[in-house]
This record gives sequence, structure tokens and C-alpha cells, in this order.
Amino acid sequence: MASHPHAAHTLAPLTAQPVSSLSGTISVPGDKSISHRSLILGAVADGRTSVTGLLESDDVMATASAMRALGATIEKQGDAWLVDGVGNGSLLEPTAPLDFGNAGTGSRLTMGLVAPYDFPVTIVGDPSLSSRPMGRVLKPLRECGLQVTPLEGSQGEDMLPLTVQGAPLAIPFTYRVPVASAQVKSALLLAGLNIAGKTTVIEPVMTRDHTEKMLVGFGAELEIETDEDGARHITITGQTDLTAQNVIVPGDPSSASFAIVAGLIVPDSDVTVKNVLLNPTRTGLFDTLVEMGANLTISNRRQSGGEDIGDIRVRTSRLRGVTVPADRAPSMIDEYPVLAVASAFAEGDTHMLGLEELRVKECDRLAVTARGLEANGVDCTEGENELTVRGGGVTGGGTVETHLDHRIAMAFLVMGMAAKNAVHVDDTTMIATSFPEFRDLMTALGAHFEG
Ligand SMILES: O=C(O)C1=C[C@@H](OP(=O)(O)O)[C@@H](O)[C@H](O)C1
Ligand SMILES: C=C(OP(=O)(O)O)C(=O)O
Repeated sequence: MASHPHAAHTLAPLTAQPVSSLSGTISVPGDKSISHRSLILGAVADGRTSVTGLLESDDVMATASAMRALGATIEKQGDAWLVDGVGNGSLLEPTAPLDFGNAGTGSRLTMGLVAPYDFPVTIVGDPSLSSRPMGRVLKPLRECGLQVTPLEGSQGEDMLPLTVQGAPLAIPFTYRVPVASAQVKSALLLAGLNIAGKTTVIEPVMTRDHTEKMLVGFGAELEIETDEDGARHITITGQTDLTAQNVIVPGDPSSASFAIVAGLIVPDSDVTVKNVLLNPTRTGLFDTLVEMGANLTISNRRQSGGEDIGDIRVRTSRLRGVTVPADRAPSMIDEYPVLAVASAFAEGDTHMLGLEELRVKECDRLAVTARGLEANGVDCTEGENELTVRGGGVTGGGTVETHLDHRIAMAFLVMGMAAKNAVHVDDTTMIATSFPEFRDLMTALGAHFEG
């Protein structure tokens, strides 16, 4: 097998020109986290799950391919993605490596899902994913019997490509997650789903809770208790049946963030994003922007499929620097690059604390964000786990190296819309992993791209 199925791709550079205003109403595509999970849970449920609003991005399509390779039937009919599940405990041995491309979520959740099965699964990804730590998931899964074999081309311990061999008589375990990671929590709960007995995952800091909510929605037996220190103890009883569901995926707040920040920093703007997921484990950026003085209002708050959603309207605002506390990081973990961009246009300094997890995303987002700011004339200080951005406006004119990271590409294109001079990004290919409609939707609001 080729050690890297992802040969270097042709770069697609893009330039965002400054524009005089943005206006209009858009809907962003479905939430990426919920989309991955709807395919995974649909694959192990009994019956036909129907998913509307699924994010049709490269990351999610990689999960769809993986679930097909494990035995599920997945196809699109009209607006709905239909998933015919195999039933809990009945996944099939895949005949080829599962290629997750750029997707941490799909790869890590699948490692947990297959851990109790008596067959080997080879997992590969692109150079970005192959440089990300998988030990955070594999170490606890070894406790239930998983064996892990690195393959040629693996750049370090517990890095892709690798083969996992599950344990047919996997034993339940209790594990305290040492980093704030919804992916680790979710992988372990998905392992527990097919392990006889009770598996407990302890999460000292709450992260996005879509896995818990959706497991309950599909009929899994889950108990959640919060101890005196605030840690959540999530216990799943394994080897119960899941029942197919109709899932409606709300708009992705992480994608919405780009239009929202753009609407705040571009002059004379008035932008509405409809149908945005407002689960409190995901809304840290919106809270921070309001603290910074953003004219941001939420209307039409409602519930859909057990999740809070609403429409967010922003108008151009004078932002001021704030300190973003470390304990807010899990609820806005993917939004720091675009918050850094907003901060560059604010008055005063913005201090972002508790950013250690940014170093292990699609790239080292802390360093790459700082370099992108500097390349465009923004003064900032990169600490080990912190970033300070000195606001006051952006000269622009620089080229940002995106390092296979969709969020870096989109954040700095947003910067170019409001900078004095255009901002160039070296590659936009990866935007398709999470938000393929980014360019069209931003253009509809008045953005001007060249390239
Ligand atoms: O569980 C998920 O769907 C995700 C969890 C987060 O990752 P970590 O669990 O690594 O923090 C986030 O950055 C990622 O975009 C999606
Ligand atoms: C970190 C991200 O995703 P993943 O970990 O799934 O690659 C992201 O979308 O910003």
C-alpha cells in the first residue's frame, strides 16, 4: 500500500479584496460534527436512518465511504441521505484501507467504533491528518484490547497510517479524558456501545455533547452524572440495539462564524445567518464577540432534533479587545483563527488563553495564525498556550500559508475583506473539507475574490 495515498495536490491560491460593505441573508451548510455522527450512528442502528441537511463536504463524505466499507448502505435520495444500518455489533471487515482525508473527527470516532470488532482496519489520511496525534484515542482503546500496528510512512508513534485490530471480547473500562476533546470522548463511547457491560468516560471539562445527545436519540442506554468537581461521568451500557432515526442537521456555527466576523469588520454591513446550531458547547465565539461590543442579535430561537438553533444577525461594530478565558476554549475551539482576525480590527489587545489544543489541529493553528497576522502587518505575541493580538486595523497585502488547514484559509480571506490591502492565501483546496459553499455564499454577501 502506498504510505501516502495523498500525493501533494495542486495549490489553489485565492485573494480576498477589501470591499465597501457586505449585506444579505444566508444559510450555511449542516454542522460537521453532527453530520459525521449521524452517518456513524445510522450505520450501526437497525433500520433506515434519514439525514437531511447533511454537510456534503470532503470530511463527511470520507466518513460516509468508511461506513459503507464497514457494511452500511448510504445513498442520497432527494434532499435526504438514507443510511441502512447493519445493527449494533454487526459491522463487516473492510476490504481496503479507510481513507479519512483531512478529517480528525471521522478517523478518531471510527477507531473507537471498530475497537470491539475481531478484524483489522487500516486507517489512512492526508499529510495533515498523518501528522496529528492518534495516541489520545488509541491509548485508552488499548485498555479494552485494541492492537495497533504502524504502517510504512507513519511519522511517529500512533500516527497514521496504521492498522487497528479490535478485540472480540473487549472489556469495559473507565477512562478520565486528560485533554478537553470531544473526539476522544466520542471514540470511547462508540467503543463502549459494543462492549458488554458499562463503560464510563469521565470528562473533567465539558466539550461538545452531540455524541451523548445522539446516542440517546438512537436509543442507547446512557447515564450522565456530574461530580462535585464538575466532571461529567458518562456511562454507556454496551451491546444494546440502536433504532434508526430521522436526523435534521442544523447549520454549522463554525462555518457561520466566517460570515458573522466578516459582517462585523467590513464597513456598512448587515449580515444574517439563518438556522445556526446554538448548542451552548459551541457558542463561545458568539459570547466573545458580544463581550467585544459586537452588534449581534439572535432571533427565532427554536429547538430542532434536540438542539437549540436560531438566526444570527450582525451589523458592523466597533470591537474592543477582551481576555478570552481558558475555560471557554472547548466551546469555540475551531473559531480562534477567525477570532484572531476579528481582534486585529478591534481597539486594544485581545488575549486568548488555554490554546494548547490549537497546536494539534489540521496544522499548528496557534503558530500559523500568528504568522498570518504578522504577514499582514498585525502585531501579535504567540505564547506557548496563548495568543495576544494587538488591534487597530490591518494593512494586509501579505500571503498566508495555510498548511492544509481550511479554517486558516477562510479566516484570512475574511481578513482581506476588511483590510486596507488585499490578503492572499496560498491554497483554498481544503475549504472543501468543511465548507464547500464558502466562496459562493461570501460572494453573495458582497465579498470579492480573485484567483
Ligand atoms: O468531536 C468533534 O466533532 C470535533 C471536536 C473538536 O476536536 P477535538 O476533540 O480534537 O477537540 C473540533 O476541533 C473538531 O472540529 C470537531
Ligand atoms: C479540527 C477540525 O476538524 P477535525 O479535527 O475533524 O479534522 C476543524 O474542523 O476545525
